Amino acid sequence: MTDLFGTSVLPGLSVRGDLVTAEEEAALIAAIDSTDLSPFRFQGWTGKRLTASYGWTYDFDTGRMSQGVPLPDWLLPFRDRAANFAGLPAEALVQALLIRYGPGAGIGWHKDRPAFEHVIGLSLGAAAIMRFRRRRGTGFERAKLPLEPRGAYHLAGEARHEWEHSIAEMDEPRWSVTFRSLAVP
Ligand SMILES: O=C(O)CCC(=O)C(=O)O
Ligand SMILES: [Fe+2]
Repeated sequence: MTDLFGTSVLPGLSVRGDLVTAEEEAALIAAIDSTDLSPFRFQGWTGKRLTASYGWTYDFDTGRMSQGVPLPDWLLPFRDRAANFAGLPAEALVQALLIRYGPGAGIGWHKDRPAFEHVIGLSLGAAAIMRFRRRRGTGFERAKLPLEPRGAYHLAGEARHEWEHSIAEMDEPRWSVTFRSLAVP
């Protein structure tokens, strides 16, 4: 993340505007909406956001990783761009997660599963703020990243391993596509 002066304020976090065009954004949103999305489930608890996962997937009910449905062809050109932005080979991004956040949906404080390493997210629809926090003494150190539609972010290093992130409940719908690489065991 960079401030007005272009200095990085959270090591390991990078952003890129306009990873996709407005036309591609509309097509991606239509493709996500025509996918069979299910309410995100976490140990029996059902969240408001709708998701579909491809490739290597962490099953929150069993706590295991397994290889699921391969990434659909329509995602592959965007995986290429995400990989290029992150400086990774496209094949390293073995997981893709589609999310639709309807009104009232957000995502609570978390770090992504340790089985994954790099996280590259593409934002579509309404602009949102990704919030970051890490424990410092008795409180939290905090940071914020504006997520512009059609832009992408890359979470790696300290931003990915030491900081939690969340997105507050939204009034307007937002969609995201996140690609992940596997952590080297
Ligand atoms: O919607 C997003 O961009 C973030 C999603 C997220 O943090 C996650 O799936 O772990
Ligand atoms: Fe996350």
